[in-house]
Amino acid sequence: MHSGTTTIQDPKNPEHVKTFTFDLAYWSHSGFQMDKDGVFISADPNSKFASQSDVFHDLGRAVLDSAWQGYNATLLAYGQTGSGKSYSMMGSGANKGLVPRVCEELFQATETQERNQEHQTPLKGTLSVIEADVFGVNTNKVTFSMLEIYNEQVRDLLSRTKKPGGLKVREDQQLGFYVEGLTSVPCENYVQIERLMEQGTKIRTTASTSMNASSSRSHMVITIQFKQSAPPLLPRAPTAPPSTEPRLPAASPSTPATCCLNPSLPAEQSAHSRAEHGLRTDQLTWAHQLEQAREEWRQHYVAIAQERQMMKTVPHLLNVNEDPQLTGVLKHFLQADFRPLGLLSYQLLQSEALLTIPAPQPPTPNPLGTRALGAVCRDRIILGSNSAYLYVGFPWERGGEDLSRFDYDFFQLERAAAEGVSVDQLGAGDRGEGKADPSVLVVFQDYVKLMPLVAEANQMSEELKKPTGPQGPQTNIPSQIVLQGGLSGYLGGFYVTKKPLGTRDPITRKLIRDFITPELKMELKVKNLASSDSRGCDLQKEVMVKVTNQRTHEVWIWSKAKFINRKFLMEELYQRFLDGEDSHVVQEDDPFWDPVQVVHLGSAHIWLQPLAYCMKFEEQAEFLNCDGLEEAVLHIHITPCSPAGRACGEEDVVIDPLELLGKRMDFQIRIVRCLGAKWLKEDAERGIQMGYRIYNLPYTLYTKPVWKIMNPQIEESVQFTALNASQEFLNYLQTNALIVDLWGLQEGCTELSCSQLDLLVTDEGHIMVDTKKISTVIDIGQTASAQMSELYLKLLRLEQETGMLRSINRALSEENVLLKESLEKTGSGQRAHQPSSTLKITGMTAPSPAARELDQACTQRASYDREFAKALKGFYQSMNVARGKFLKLRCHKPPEDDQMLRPFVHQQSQMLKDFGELLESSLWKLKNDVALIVKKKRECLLHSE
Ligand SMILES: Nc1ncnc2c1ncn2[C@@H]1O[C@H](COP(=O)(O)OP(=O)(O)OP(=O)(O)O)[C@@H](O)[C@H]1O
Repeated sequence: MHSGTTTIQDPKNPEHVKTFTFDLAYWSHSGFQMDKDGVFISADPNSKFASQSDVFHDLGRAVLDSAWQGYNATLLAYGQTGSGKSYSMMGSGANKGLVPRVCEELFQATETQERNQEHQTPLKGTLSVIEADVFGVNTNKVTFSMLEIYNEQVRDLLSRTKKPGGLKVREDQQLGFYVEGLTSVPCENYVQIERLMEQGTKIRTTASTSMNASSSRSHMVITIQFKQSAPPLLPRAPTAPPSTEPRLPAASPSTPATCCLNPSLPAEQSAHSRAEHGLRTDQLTWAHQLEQAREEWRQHYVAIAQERQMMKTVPHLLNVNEDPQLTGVLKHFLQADFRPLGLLSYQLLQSEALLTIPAPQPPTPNPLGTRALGAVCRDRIILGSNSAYLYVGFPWERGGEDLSRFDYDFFQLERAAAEGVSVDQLGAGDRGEGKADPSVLVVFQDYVKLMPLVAEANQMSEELKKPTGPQGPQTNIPSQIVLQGGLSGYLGGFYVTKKPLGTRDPITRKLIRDFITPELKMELKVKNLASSDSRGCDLQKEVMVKVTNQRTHEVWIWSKAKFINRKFLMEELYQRFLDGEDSHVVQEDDPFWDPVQVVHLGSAHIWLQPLAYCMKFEEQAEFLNCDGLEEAVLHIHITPCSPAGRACGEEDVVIDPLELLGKRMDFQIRIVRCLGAKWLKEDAERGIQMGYRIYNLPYTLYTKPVWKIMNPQIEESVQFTALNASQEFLNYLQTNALIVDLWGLQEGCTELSCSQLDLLVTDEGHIMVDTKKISTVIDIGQTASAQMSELYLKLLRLEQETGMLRSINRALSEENVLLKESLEKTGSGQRAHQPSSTLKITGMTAPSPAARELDQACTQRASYDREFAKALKGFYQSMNVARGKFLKLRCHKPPEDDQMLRPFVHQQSQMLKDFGELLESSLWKLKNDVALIVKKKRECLLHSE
């Protein structure tokens, strides 16, 4: 960043650079230090670090100046979640943001102006006298309001009573847009505004906690109405009384500078209801309201002082929220005897819910006979999926530790660890240098972030679907219940209730959750993209959500983005349900529903090296699912053959794949059967299909769908032809695997099919592969002249490459001929020139005994080569098995149950042992085979010499 210019470079593509120019741009990533008050300041005079005060200087001042001139001014922060909107607007700790700074400065300026008015300014003095008569205080009026928009509903953050459906936004011809019935509080100084913001934040936090609302989807609007007294000589429009509604600049010199409270504080009424009143009534009302507010303020200050005192001495719970601005905002003090704790206003723990934290000394006998929980300072309590608290114990337990490290991320990681999720477990955690693979870290972060969201989605689904258990939703709730274990609770909290509960009661809802099987189950999965890479490269992984309808067995796979979108829709629906509104939706609008689709179950890798040696191979490959576990077993045959489809024999095996270069290659892929598919075991009504794509085929070829058969015999063959095998194709065969995907079919889904129309086929009807050159020619016929030259160039380059390959080939065969000739010469002593270049031709000439011997030797040598190829084939096959074992090993997860750890470790070491042995034995076998062949070959050569 250089002043207003920001340059962005694509890390993967360094030449991709984009430059953007802004009016103002700030750097705050580096070059700063903290002063003694905790304020971030520039580390040195050359640092480009922009502090909160720099931002205020550039932006806040301008807003204030406009306000003083009578204009409406708005500060709007817009951007991606986590980009620093709240930080810039509100600030964090000592680093105050724009809103507090604007307010502070506003009051400072007001006070200065008033002092000046009292002492000197005659014109303004006149006005201040008149108004001072009425108010007895300053002449400027400031009111404050704070609202939140969440799920398109407006909520008053200065009122504890939530209006179902939210407040209404209205438009007035004169006043423009305004929120009807929004609380607006008169303020006389900055401290009051600070308190109002604190209170508003509390209400916002409580709402976010009880609704499981994510702050990243909520928008906050703070409005400060600033009404100056104008000199009487200046013409001005009749003034409406102070209210929250934004004004048009011409109507009144009042300023809602965009930047929440206690219902007990006096709220202003709508401007409409009093618009017709005169100036004096307005002023009297204002004076009255102000007076009332001052009473209220006094009480408020006492309460705050009490709270501060209690924080020092009394154990309490502090909330921890995803939004750092909302963390530590709620404090729940624990009663003196720590039993019962009935103070949690959190929805799930209403007054009848008791969470017991016994006093540590002496341990009080628990009246319910349940075990003492023994909470220790800094214990974490997680209630539900969105409500996290830090337990701050007795003063003597606290020590001097900075509690700010227990932030949302800390809770998330701890929770992940408790559920056994770690970077290592997600795979490739350590790349050897002690550093985790960044892509795995990203997946881990996604996973950890999504975990509570998935848990919430599950809870909402369970409640909304009104599950029909054995006794339906009207389950008879016993009048006294002790639920052990709490909602999750590292403290192992429990809930006690002594009176019958209604079905909308949180505890009843928990009971329903616990005792009646929910319909939908959402689970987080990590998809390993390596399974769709034909080289098995460890590509990135991605998080997805598997949704299962446990009743119908329908399965859906949702991407992260889809899940997040659905989650917001679920929240909307859930809110309607909580508000007592009709939460029934038609199927198409149901966020929990989707049309059924085929589901990707797993992939099998079949390495294609043998084909490059013209060797037939039969494989039993495992379909591995996203957890790396066996989903089914595939039987597949890949057979090189003649154009007529006759399978090649051992005599056709080549020693060097280059021998196939430029030649016609035909082969058959035969999917024989699929064994033991878990998908079919789970539900007999289901079906499967398999699909694969070889080399650069533009389409995936699918087998026919098979339904309701456990181990279906597929027996589908497709013949492929490479008319002119290219180097690239041969390289592909040597280094890549054919990926066969297994797809799960479920009732009502659309089966997979492939339009083979665009596939190139030979006269025999074989599908053509390795058709680059052919398709380029075809393309040329079809493309516009502008693209022609480019294509011709490509074609030319291809021709050149092919030419080069041909000459390499020629050189190689010539060398071969020379070698053979020199061999013959040594063997027979004949000087005659033999033009023959192949064994067959040699065989056709009248052979001398020595030549016969040589012929024999050569035939023998060819058979050694075949043996060598065979040995290689065996090795490749065992390597395939080893690869499968390795994948399985990598995905083998430790059990959650400690007791199972020993058998797990035993099994793991057995698997490792097997794996090691397999590797050893295959290598040993290959070495032995090769040594034997080399020995035989040497003997043969010696003999022929
Ligand atoms: N300029 C800055 N200097 C230091 N820390 C910052 C700065 N900007 C943002 N942060 C920190 O980055 C984190 C995310 O910022 P913040 O919560 O303001 O983002 P946001 O845009 O409001 O996010 P959301 O949309 O999710 O509410 C916070 O911990 C905040 O303290």
